[in-house]
Amino acid sequence: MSEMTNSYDINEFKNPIFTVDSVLFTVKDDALKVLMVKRANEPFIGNWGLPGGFVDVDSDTTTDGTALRKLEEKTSVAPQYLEQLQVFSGNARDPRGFSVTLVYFALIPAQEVSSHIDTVDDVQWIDIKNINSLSIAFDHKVIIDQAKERLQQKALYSMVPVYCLPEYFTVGQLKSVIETIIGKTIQRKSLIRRIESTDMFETIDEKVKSGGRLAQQYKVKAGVDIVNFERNLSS
Ligand SMILES: O=P(O)(O)OC[C@H]1O[C@@H](O)[C@H](O)[C@@H]1O
Repeated sequence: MSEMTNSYDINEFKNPIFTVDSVLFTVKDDALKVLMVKRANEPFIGNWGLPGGFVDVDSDTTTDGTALRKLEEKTSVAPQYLEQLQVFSGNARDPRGFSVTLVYFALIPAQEVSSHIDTVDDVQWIDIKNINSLSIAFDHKVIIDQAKERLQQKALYSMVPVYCLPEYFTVGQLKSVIETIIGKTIQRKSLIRRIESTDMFETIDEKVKSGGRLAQQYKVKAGVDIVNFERNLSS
């Protein structure tokens, strides 16, 4: 053991509460929704909160692992990717003491959710427009607002909205989810230009009926990363 490690006594420092939270979004029935759980325990019993929890230093190897473990326990969802949003901290955000929570976010396809842990009474995709009418635990409303803003920015300069689409999708479907996320209409032709200028998609031979005509279907190529653009999509 080095001298530095030797002279460090963890008990000399009071530890803050350290948790992770995940803000998972989807688009369903033309609405932007966020995955929330109803708390079965104090603090904030009966309120809706984000599916997060305490880092377990004995079982988690990273905070990414904590986020995935908590999502699995509380919602049965296993997202393909998670991105860090930011850290929220302070002595007032959790009544149990000074707390630090590392927040992740992601956009995922709409899917069934269920909890298999007794600290959760219910789990639901909640329409983002209904958040203000619910009792929300901790500072989770502020966190959701910031995650939504980040997602809206990303939807304008990146292809991240394809993450909530089925495997095969049309330009019309992609346009519709982008518009639901940003709350504005976008130009179909700028979107087609984007799709054609990236090497991210492959076309599918089979076309589908859409509004009385046959529409081209696309698929994300295997192993590609989401492409970012220099400019925002124009409305
Ligand atoms: O759900 P329990 O385990 O009570 O506590 C975890 C929550 O405590 C809060 O600080 C975090 O934001 C996290 O969501």
